[in-house]
Amino acid sequence: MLRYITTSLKKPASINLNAAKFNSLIRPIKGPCQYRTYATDNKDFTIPKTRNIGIIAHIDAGKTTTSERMLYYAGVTKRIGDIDDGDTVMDYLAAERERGITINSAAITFGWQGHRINLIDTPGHVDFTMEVERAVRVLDGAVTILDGVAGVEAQTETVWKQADRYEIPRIAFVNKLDRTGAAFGRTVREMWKKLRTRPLVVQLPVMNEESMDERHKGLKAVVDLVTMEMIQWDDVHTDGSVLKRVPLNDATTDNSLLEEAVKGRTALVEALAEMDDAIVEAFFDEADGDHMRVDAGALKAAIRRVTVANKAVPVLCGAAFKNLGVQPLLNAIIDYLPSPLDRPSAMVTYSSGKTALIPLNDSHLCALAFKVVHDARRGPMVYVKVYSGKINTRMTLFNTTTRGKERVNKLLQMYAKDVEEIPSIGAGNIGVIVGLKDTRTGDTLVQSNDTNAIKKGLQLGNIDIPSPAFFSAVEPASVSEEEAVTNALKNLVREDPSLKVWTDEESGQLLVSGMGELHLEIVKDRLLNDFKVKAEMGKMRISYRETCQSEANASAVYDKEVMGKRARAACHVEISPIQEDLEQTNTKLILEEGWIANSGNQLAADVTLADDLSSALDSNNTAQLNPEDMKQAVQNGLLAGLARGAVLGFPLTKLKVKAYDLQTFGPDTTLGAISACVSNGVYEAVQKASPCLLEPMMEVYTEVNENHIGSVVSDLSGTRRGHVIGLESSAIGDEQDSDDSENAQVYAPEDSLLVKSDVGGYIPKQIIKAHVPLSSMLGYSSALRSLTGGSGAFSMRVIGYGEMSKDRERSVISEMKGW
Ligand SMILES: Nc1nc2c(ncn2[C@@H]2O[C@H](COP(=O)(O)OP(=O)(O)OP(=O)(O)O)[C@@H](O)[C@H]2O)c(=O)[nH]1
Repeated sequence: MLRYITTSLKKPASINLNAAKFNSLIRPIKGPCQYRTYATDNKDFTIPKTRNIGIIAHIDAGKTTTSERMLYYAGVTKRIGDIDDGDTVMDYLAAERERGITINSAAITFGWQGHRINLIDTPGHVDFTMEVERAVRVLDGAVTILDGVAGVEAQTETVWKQADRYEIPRIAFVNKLDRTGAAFGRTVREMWKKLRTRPLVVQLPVMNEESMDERHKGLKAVVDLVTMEMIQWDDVHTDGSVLKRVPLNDATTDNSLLEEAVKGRTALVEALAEMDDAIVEAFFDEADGDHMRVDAGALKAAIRRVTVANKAVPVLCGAAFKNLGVQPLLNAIIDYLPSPLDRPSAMVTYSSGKTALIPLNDSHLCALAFKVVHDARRGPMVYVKVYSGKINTRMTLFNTTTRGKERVNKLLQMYAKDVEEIPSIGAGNIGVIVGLKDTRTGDTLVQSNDTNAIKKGLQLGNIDIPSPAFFSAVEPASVSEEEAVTNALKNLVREDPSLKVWTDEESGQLLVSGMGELHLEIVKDRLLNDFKVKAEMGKMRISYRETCQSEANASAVYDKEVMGKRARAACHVEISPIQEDLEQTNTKLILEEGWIANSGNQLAADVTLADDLSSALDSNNTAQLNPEDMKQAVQNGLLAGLARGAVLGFPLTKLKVKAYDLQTFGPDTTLGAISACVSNGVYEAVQKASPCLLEPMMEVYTEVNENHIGSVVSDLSGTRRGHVIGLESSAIGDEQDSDDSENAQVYAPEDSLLVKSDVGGYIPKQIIKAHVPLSSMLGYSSALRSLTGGSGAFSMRVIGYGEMSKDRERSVISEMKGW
């Protein structure tokens, strides 16, 4: 249950932490440990002292475990939440706690070393990739957590690519180094090879040579290569709150460790010198060419510069579950990741298709709603990132996506379960608006009197949401329950635009579609438990797509009486198929001017009026409809027309559609009439253009032992109708490849030096990459289990939509029409 704190500068009752005691516990690292207003322009928390940070990784890498420790050491929580006990702060939805996974990325604010950190935890499961995408675009920096045993995993690569797309500077934390088979050096090499990044090792793990009891297994300390100190955690304080830094020296440090540390620091200085001139100067002028004497402060500043410039990724290590390594990670967030001031200006797009940059110090408000959460008591809570200007309470905003006015009721700063009311959210910061009625995830907000932005239709580029792969019917338990179910679904869609809800015209059934089975399971959970509605969910079905095989055009005339008033419009629509193979589906599209991309389609809304005809009919008509609104109405019509195909009513994709020659009929032409006319035009054109079905195709990565390759490949390419694309070994970073000149630049310690007892637990596997129709992947986990004796694992994601044979199309049509 959320609690409400009205006095902004007071420590809330729930955080009854003795700050003095806490500060003494975490010495010598200076901790803030005070609860205060971080969101406003308080002079202590100015923009340079803000970090908008996300944690991104593969499922189960330890994101939630690590963030729970961060909150604890920062003084936000009194005890460390445990995923396995289901009492974490970051995963606060009941569904998350039950499954031990993060679904809704929770945004939370806390202080560290006099800085304000806005931390966004993101889910690792592939069904929630959109959650990650939404979070990633508002981040200024990210911490990538890697599982030290599994190394770089499939979903790590996916989220890494997402962060690449938004050029987000990153640091990496190699976690779980207490576990058997953990290998820091191998993971660093995998980062280089698989993520194609430049890892910069700034810490070394120090392992116990022999495994003793559980707590002392694996990692025991960390070497800081910047300061050349050993960071040790006090054994008495098992919460990891007490640590000390011991300078490395010949007398007390183990020889092989000291040697490795010297090697590591030398490599660090060399790598930095390649990328940063100031370090070259510091090396020759101040350190007399001695790698060990380069000043730690100069090194830190250089690491920050190369990280912010996306030239390298500092790598740290630890075992969050054992409370080892988290405070140095927090320090690294402050030291190496950018403040909003260090980031490029936000790029906005106008409805004309033109783009512009909006600097942080622009006084006009420009904010992005990156997340909507439904709170039972308070209603929708809209998480925003402010890119310029400031949002104040009671301000009237204009949503340039829905083109409606919205009034801010309250502004809040989130502390996971607690909230604090704040007077404003300034540029570069993240906060929550309460009171917005129609704003959805992904919408752009400006001030309602900013006529320039409103007229030009300013938008902070929208996320292209991938098409849902599954759908299911939702049956309200009774007629009286229908409204509650519809409202609950509406709220869920506002929160998560990757869900779609619609009513099937033939059966009248309410349908909901999502990215995967887990996604829809969570919908069911939330309907029943969070929204407390009474409904049943039907069998999960595959969401096919439709397209056209030829070109066509249609002219549509809309002329109807709507509520006693005549509504008229006319237009032309032309349609043609986009030819692309699966690998091209996800490459960045370069659009012609005036075209927008949506769900694999390209749309153009030409609102130049069909000249003489319109003007002849009514010379005043344009005065009544603003061209921006007309354009939006045409676009809405195109989207509505593409939402329902002619074969089975599935959404259309891979089409280029243009509406043009719009005709208006004076006051009879409303925006609704324009949209309906365009939508009808699309439907008519589609019917003439040889419509057909497409099926979701998955990119599947299957990891198996060498001896199971044959059977798994023949199953994928035979029974499952897939195409095997490639085969690679997961041991990619295991050996130092001396022939690889690029590899030689990257320093990664040899694991045998550091992990004496446990390195044997890792057995490299073969990874088979294939494209397989989703329908053939149902039940694959149990098939793979029996093919590999339980040792195989796989991950998959929708890569696009592929054609199917006419026979298969017929059988899908008869199966679907039969229900
Ligand atoms: N041994 C060990 N286990 C860990 C460590 N960190 C996390 N774990 C365990 O790994 C499992 C997954 O941890 P989470 O923190 O939920 O991982 P996550 O990345 O947040 O997972 P999602 O929210 O589902 O994406 C839990 O059982 C943790 O207890 C670690 O340092 N050592």
